[in-house]
Amino acid sequence: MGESGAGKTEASKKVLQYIAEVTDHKGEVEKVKDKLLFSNPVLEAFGNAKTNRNDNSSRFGKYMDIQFNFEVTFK
Ligand SMILES: Nc1ncnc2c1ncn2[C@@H]1O[C@H](COP(=O)(O)OP(=O)(O)OP(=O)(O)O)[C@@H](O)[C@H]1O
Repeated sequence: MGESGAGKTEASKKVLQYIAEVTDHKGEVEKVKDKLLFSNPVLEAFGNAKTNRNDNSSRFGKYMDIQFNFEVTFK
């Protein structure tokens, strides 16, 4: 949450890049990661506009739900 121009979109990209970096890049995970990261420029091309507060303001809502399955092994 935050007012326009606070950095919500940029922060979410950093979080996504971090998750992509620390996740094992295998098969389906790799495909989902690429789809999420590469969909951003397309969504922004159609859904962003310049406003007084933000040169690249998102004019649409975006909901991302990323779920993890952790496998922990104790030795
Ligand atoms: N972590 C960051 N690093 C560099 N620049 C940033 C960062 N966060 C925000 N900015 C700058 O602030 C601008 C506004 O950020 P952003 O588009 O993320 O805001 P927002 O909260 O999503 O706004 P809106 O609600 O209008 O979409 C960016 O275009 C960028 O120039």
